[in-house]
Amino acid sequence: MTRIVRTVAELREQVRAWKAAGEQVGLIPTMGALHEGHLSLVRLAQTRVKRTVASVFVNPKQFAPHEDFDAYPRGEARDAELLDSAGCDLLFAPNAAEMYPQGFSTTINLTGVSEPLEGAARPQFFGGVATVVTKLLIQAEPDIALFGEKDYQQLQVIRRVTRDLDLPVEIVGAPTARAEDGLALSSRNAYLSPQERAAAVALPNAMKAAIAAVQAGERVEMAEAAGKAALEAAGFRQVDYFDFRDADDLSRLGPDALHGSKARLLAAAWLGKTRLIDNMAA
Ligand SMILES: Nc1ncnc2c1ncn2[C@@H]1O[C@H](COP(=O)(O)OP(=O)(O)OP(=O)(O)O)[C@@H](O)[C@H]1O
Ligand SMILES: CC(C)(CO)[C@@H](O)C(=O)[O-]
Ligand code: BAL
Repeated sequence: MTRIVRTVAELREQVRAWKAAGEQVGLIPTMGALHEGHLSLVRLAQTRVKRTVASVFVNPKQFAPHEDFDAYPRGEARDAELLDSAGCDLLFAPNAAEMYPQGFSTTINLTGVSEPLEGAARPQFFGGVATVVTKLLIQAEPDIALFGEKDYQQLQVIRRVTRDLDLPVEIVGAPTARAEDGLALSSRNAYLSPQERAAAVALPNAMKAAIAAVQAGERVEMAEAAGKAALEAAGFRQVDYFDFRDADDLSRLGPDALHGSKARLLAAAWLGKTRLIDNMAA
């Protein structure tokens, strides 16, 4: 059975006992509403380490006041069952007071890779993510921590933070788990109506088409514009970005810089009330 703990003290005690017994530990931070994407991180961790810890904490600090903190899907019993079925050893499920005790007043301040794309669309987001992930890494003292490429910029930001702060952990990125039609699995997909869910496949399809076009010699800006137009035609009401970027630092690419460079196409777009993000190697 997956053991559930709610305090940092219990978490540390268990992880330290495992490490004292020579067992390595992997941490999978999540916000719950678990799906196959999260479980793929647990399984990847199990190929690397003996013990796995998943955290479930809907982190208020990464939501702006107008965002969906209250509506975010929650369900600890189902999450615990799924983790149990995946063979996860420990669920760390702190409450807000455990994570942010009264008087909490420290936030990680970021520049660089956190600034464009998600950072521009959600100015509060990466400061909140970096603060809670740093806390989780210090609390759990894992050997490795796993994050999905689905949140590609988040993964790059976390790699940067751990390097910059000398946190003694290996950050492991995991491939994006997708539904059969290609839509990236995401907890927020639960917000989509059946009609919106059918239309959502336009996002990965437009991305694949843009990558194929650029690889066939189309100029980057033309492919980006065609991708945005395809999303709008499919019923997306706003495209926050649909950009080819350098895969490491997410800086802009030159007009035809794809050839020979490590590029990534990243997109975020609104379908009704739901904001979907995705990215692919280009
Ligand atoms: N489809 C997926 N494939 C691989 N990893 C994923 C996938 N979806 C989420 N993850 C990863 O799981 C971890 C926890 O993510 P989170 O709990 O926010 O789920 P989510 O589905 O991304 O939710 P949201 O809808 O809020 O974006 C993150 O490292 C995230 O990148
Ligand atoms: C990494 C994370 C768990 C931090 O709250 C969150 O941003 C997420 O679920 O991707
Ligand atoms: N999966 C990233 C967390 C968020 O969008 O808030």
